[in-house]
Amino acid sequence: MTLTIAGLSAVEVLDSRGRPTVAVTMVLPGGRRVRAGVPSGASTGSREAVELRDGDPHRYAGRGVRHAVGNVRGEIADLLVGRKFADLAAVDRAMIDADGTGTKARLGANAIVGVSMAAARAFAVLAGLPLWRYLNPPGVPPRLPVPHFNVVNGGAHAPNRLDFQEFMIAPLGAPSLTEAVRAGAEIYAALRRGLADKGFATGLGDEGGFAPEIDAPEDVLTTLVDAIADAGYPPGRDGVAIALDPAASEFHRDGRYRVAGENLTSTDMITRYEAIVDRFPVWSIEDGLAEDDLDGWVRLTERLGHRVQLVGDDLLVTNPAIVTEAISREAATAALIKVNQVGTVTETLETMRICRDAGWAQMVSHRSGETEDTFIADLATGTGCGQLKTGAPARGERVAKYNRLIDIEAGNDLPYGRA
Ligand SMILES: O=C(O)[C@@H](CO)OP(=O)(O)O
Ligand SMILES: [Mg+2]
Repeated sequence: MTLTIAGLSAVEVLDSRGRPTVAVTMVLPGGRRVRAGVPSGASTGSREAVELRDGDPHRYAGRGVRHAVGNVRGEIADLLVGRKFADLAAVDRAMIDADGTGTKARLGANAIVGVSMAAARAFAVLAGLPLWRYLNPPGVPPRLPVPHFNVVNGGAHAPNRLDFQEFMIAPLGAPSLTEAVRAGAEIYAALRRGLADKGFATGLGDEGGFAPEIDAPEDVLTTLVDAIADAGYPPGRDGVAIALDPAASEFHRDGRYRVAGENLTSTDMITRYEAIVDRFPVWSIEDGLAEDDLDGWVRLTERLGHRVQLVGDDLLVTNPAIVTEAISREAATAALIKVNQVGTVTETLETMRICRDAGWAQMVSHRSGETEDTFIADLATGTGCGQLKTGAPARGERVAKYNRLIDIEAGNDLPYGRA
């Protein structure tokens, strides 16, 4: 179905951390409008597509995105409005070519990805399909993903001493998405009680998880397992398992990993993860090592790849070429998928296809700075990848995605769980 874009505009709005981000509105023939909100990260991989911020594009602060907004209203609108596009790939290709940098640095990945997400919605509307169905690749069964609730925040997402960035609970054994969300909410409440009973503050980090002043990741894991059991769920893969995102690039300096006062080599880190996997029901580790420690990743995969899922985020940045290279090196077993990391929906779908073809798992992900946009809930469902992480089961911008999944489940007979 051909799309003629009748209008395109953008505004600077706020993300969930109170920082400026881009919101795009696309007008279809007949006047119907579709919108997209652009997410923004804090612990970013160095090879991510470039988010255009006013002033120095490489310094992240609370700076504006008026240049990116201006690029949507000006150059990108001039490029797209009034033209006919056969598919989303053609829209994305036109923007990539016009940008001309290979990193989307000129027009801004935040401008381009907003238009790409809005265009995906426009094609879905034209086809009369819900977004998840439009995003469903031929021959791939759609599926409701296991939600990964980030319930303890550290690292770049919280002001506490905790070095690991994310501790997630994953109801792998839940019978349905709705029951998985219920489990997440009940465990979140049990964890709040457990932390308060031990005298820890229950203030929140950027993704809605608690941010207690705990140093050792193992101490957090003990508290988390207790909360799972207290809420009445079996800790483990048949019930509720745990996933970690240490975001190790953030505590890797001069070839060493600095965790809870210790100064560890890459091999020490791997040994530490092995001990964690022996002791706790951890099923997935994302960014266990830094993005510039590729040899370490290969050794990590050799040692633990048969026991836990090893997800590359900063390492892979949702980039088809980088993922292809990592697959050939056997440097991980799964890819984190963030639309704004690569900057178009088409390239995101391409990266997911490459993973599927190689037998790699994929986990669709939010960013630490989010809007109320629920695009990723549809992306995870339509691509059938079986995993989504989008923060705690609290805070509106996170809950919006989980609630969207509940709505999809209510209206459709789709399987739930890991692919
Ligand atoms: O590291 C991550 O996986 C993400 C999302 O949780 O964080 P950020 O958006 O800050 O990069
Ligand atoms: Mg990460």
